[in-house]
Amino acid sequence: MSPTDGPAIELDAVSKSYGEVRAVDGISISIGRGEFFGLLGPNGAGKTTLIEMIEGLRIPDTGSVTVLGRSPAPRNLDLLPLIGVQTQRSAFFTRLTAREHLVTVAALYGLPATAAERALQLVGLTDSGDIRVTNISGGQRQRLAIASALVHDPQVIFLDEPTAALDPQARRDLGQMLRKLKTIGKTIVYTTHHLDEAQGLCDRVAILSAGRVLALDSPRELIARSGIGTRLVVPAGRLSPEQAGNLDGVDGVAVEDDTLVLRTSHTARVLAALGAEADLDDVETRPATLEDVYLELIGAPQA
Ligand SMILES: Nc1ncnc2c1ncn2[C@@H]1O[C@H](COP(=O)(O)OP(=O)(O)OP(=O)(O)O)[C@@H](O)[C@H]1O
Repeated sequence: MSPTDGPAIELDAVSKSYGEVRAVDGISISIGRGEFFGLLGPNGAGKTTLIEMIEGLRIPDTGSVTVLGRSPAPRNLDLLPLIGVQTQRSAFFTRLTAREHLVTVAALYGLPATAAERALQLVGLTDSGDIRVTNISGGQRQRLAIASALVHDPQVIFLDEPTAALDPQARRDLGQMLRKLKTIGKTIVYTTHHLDEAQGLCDRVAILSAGRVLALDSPRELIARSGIGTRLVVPAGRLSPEQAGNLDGVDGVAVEDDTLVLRTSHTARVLAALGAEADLDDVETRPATLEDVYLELIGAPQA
């Protein structure tokens, strides 16, 4: 396969064990060029091991990995300029400003300062580029880590929980930045435990557990196929669980704290039937989410 066509990343029956622990157990995934691909799963699911094999940092026991048509392991130096990696432990030149840090990273790739400026601009740090790395906020730090992964204009970018440990505002801002990143046509492999973000950003996601792929598709398809449907949350005292269960179109009823939670695939029908028997004020409609699908697959209780 030529480096310029075919999928960005191809995993074929890849396995990796640490002693008795089968961290990755026969995973096959093909990630298209320009795709924003989410790797989801609980702690210990095998995400890091899988990413490290894609990056060429670990060698699979069996199966094959191809990145841009080449094998990443043993360490393939030709691939290094083509991939960008942001990790939880991204390191910075702390005595420098954000801009100076990026200029230094650019120089390591033999690139001029304009490359640093372009990366600053992409992550929205142009105006805060002169703040010292030691003084930047958590959100700016994550942006700088992403800018460091982008500075050499790689084709494939790995983002490892970039919104972890951010406050809600910084998380939202970074989410907007990631949406922008989606438009520049790079292949992005994105790990996160924030399933709302994965639902909003990812073209497709793979949900991993115990080293295997439990589901792989677009969030929309996974939600549609799950049959979880919509939940209607009805405040206490409107009707009994038995009455709710008998309403036209209701698939299931659960009592949660002070509320009744009705599950349905026919929201309008249930709302009409409910409206005929009870006050609809403050009844909340909650469409199924990727988080619902994830929790159902991973085994958490569902309403
Ligand atoms: N270097 C190692 N030596 C031994 N076992 C390991 C090693 N690295 C990972 N493991 C084990 O392999 C399994 C998969 O771990 P991995 O870190 O790949 O999962 P993960 O999905 O990235 O988890 P997290 O979300 O916590 O980062 C786990 O059971 C873990 O304990």
